[in-house]
Amino acid sequence: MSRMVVSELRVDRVHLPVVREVSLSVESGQISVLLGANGAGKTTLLEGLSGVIPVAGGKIEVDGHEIQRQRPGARVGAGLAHVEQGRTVFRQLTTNENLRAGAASASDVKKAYELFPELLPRRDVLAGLLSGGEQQMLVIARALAGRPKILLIDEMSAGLAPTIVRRLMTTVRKLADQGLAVVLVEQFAVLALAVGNRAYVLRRGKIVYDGACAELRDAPDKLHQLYLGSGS
Ligand SMILES: Nc1ncnc2c1ncn2[C@@H]1O[C@H](COP(=O)(O)OP(=O)(O)OP(=O)(O)O)[C@@H](O)[C@H]1O
Repeated sequence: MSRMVVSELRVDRVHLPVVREVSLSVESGQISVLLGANGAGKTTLLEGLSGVIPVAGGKIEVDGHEIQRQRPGARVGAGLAHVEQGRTVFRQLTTNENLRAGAASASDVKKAYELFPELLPRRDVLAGLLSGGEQQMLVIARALAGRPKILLIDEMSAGLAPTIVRRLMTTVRKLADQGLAVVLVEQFAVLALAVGNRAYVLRRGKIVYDGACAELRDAPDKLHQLYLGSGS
């Protein structure tokens, strides 16, 4: 059982606060969905969690240990994996080589193909030549090959067909059911709320909603209002 607790986190960009006093949590078996309009600070928040950019204040605890001052590599060691925006495959390596680059053992590569059987016939194809959906599967599989406890996923659906997005969402749900803790940043709010447990809505760097996904799923007007804010 793993748990990440984020308290009063602040992350700046060019010395300006972009993420402000954000508190959230996620634990094994759960998907915490992070929603918000463009520019709300979702990517910046994930980058602060994984250490891509330093945090300016607050705490990130994984299983009771503070990691906010650790380098990204140490945070990986603490169990975090970050699937960044933009499907960052090694384009000049094959699918299999990409998987091997992230895997601790051959059995981790095997597990990746079990999770995404679509990748098996594509194992010797250069990753740069895969479809967008296949590349996204590869990036997720590669992140999992390091056996993380907490997976941060940024906009995995961008530019993908709805059928592929549904397929990826189902897989993420399955991974959580198997014990992973997931923070899912997503523009396709309806699909993310369908698989998630807890929802957070970020507006101008602050959490303006923290509650059950089910509550927002059934209230599209409320969600719309949360994105825009009163008077916006
Ligand atoms: N590299 C950067 N340098 C300076 N400012 C940045 C940088 N990246 C993002 N920002 C600013 O930080 C704010 C939050 O951006 P961020 O990408 O975190 O939002 P987001 O919620 O992920 O949006 P989107 O859904 O468009 O990706 C925006 O005002 C953006 O202009």
